[in-house]
Amino acid sequence: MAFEISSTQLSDILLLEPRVFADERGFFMETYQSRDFARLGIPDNFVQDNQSGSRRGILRGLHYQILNPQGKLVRCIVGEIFDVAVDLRRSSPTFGRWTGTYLSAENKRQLWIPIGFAHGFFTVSEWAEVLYKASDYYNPKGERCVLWNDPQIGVQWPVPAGESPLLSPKDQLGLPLAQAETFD
Ligand SMILES: Cc1cn([C@H]2C[C@H](O)[C@@H](COP(=O)(O)OP(=O)(O)O[C@H]3O[C@@H](C)C(=O)[C@@H](O)[C@H]3O)O2)c(=O)[nH]c1=O
Repeated sequence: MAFEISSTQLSDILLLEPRVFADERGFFMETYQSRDFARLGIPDNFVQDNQSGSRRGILRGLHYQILNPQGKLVRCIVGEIFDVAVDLRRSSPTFGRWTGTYLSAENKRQLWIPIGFAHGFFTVSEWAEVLYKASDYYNPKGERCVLWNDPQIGVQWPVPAGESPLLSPKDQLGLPLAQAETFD
């Protein structure tokens, strides 16, 4: 296995640490391997890759799709983000709970977020680029957003004291968990 796996506070959210081969030229690592990932229960039918770039202080989230729900395999290839998943599965013992982890170009970690979770991140570095694979297609009609600072969830975003995160107009209109559509 080219990855070390650890679980997070939410057992279905997996943190993957790739094996990095460093030499005088630089480094090499596998970033995705269908057979190994299938053994971990991570689907091998990713159909879309996405990349976004964000300035420091930008917060994207907390997003999910109710139509064409997506599992996401997330990594940061430039800079550093704080990546968050929230359990939206009503039948789950961890419904409404969140986990967060720093992903960076330096630590090369990946976070696996299955269907049933909302996802978002906060940009810690001056600039960050995030690359993620998705297990279903983008469907704007099915897009939903949970409010980033819903007190019922209580995500502890690493926003510096005295600052506020910058959100898209769409994300400012996210719904509190109590009003959001959730998964069974
Ligand atoms: C997500 C997405 C957006 N778009 C377009 C729509 C819009 O004009 C522009 C920017 O879209 P958004 O503002 O929704 O981008 P963004 O806020 O970066 O949305 C993403 O946030 C992270 C946290 C996720 O988990 C993703 O699944 C996705 O929801 O890109 C696509 O064409 N395909 C896509 O898959």
